[in-house]
Amino acid sequence: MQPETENTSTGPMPAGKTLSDEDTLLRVRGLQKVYQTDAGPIEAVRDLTFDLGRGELACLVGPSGSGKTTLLKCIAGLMNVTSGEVILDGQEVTGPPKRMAVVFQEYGRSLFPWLRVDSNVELPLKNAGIDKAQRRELVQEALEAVGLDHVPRSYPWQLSGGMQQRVAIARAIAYQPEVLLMDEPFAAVDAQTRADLEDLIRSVWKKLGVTILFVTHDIDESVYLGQRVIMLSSSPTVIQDDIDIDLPAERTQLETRSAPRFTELRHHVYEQIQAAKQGFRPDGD
Ligand SMILES: Nc1ncnc2c1ncn2[C@@H]1O[C@H](COP(=O)(O)OP(=O)(O)OP(=O)(O)O)[C@@H](O)[C@H]1O
Repeated sequence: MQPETENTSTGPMPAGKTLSDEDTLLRVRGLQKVYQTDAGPIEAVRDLTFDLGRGELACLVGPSGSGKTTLLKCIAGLMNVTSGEVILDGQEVTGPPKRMAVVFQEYGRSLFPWLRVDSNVELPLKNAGIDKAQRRELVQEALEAVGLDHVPRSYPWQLSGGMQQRVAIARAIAYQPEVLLMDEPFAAVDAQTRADLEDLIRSVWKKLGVTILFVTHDIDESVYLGQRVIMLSSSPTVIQDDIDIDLPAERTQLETRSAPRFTELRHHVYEQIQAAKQGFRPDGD
């Protein structure tokens, strides 16, 4: 789905795309995060405003230290905002919302080594009080979706890095989230596995209709995966740019990445990130 966008920002700060109430699942408004440290306050995120449409797959890129993880933690309700708000389906986020799942980069640390693959995937469902029969069904479906239904009884440490990350993805999707937040989930796997996981995410997204916000350092990955790419400025962070990725919905690693339009979009995102790194800020501060 590609919701119709309507930029309703009227303030002086540059803002991401905002949508009508009907199309919006997640709303971020004027989000600011200041960390209080012994060395004084650190303003990691200054002013972020954007909406995510229902069923949208948006990628978020920005220079190192631009606050991508901070933003994701605020959206996930794992951290309080200093000012501004995060609204999920009309409700302000003040703690981890039920219908949201997060996949982090460090799959090694996010899976329990003493639990088998199926038990790792099942655990959040147990905690949510879902009955056994339904849990079994959800675990089986999720393992099938990520191509791991042949190793349910293995331990995570018996699997490759890419397979472990697929277990983490299966755990997130078994939970049937409305929103899936992914923080550099493929940073620690090799290039070939990474390409396979990118295709896996697009197929899971299409199949389940889940809304995804995907953080990555990798500009090509953001263009290949996303329907939209949101670019962050350097810290203290505002939105540098927010563009639609008008590539065909059917994407393949070989054809999509060699399409002239892919190169143009990649060039644009690259230019913006370079500008951000050199300190260019759309708010002119
Ligand atoms: N717990 C914390 N306490 C104090 N400062 C923090 C904390 N976490 C992050 N920061 C600071 O906030 C800023 C943004 O950090 P954050 O990790 O969100 O950026 P990032 O874009 O995810 O970085 P990277 O791309 O390198 O992973 C940085 O200056 C960082 O040092």
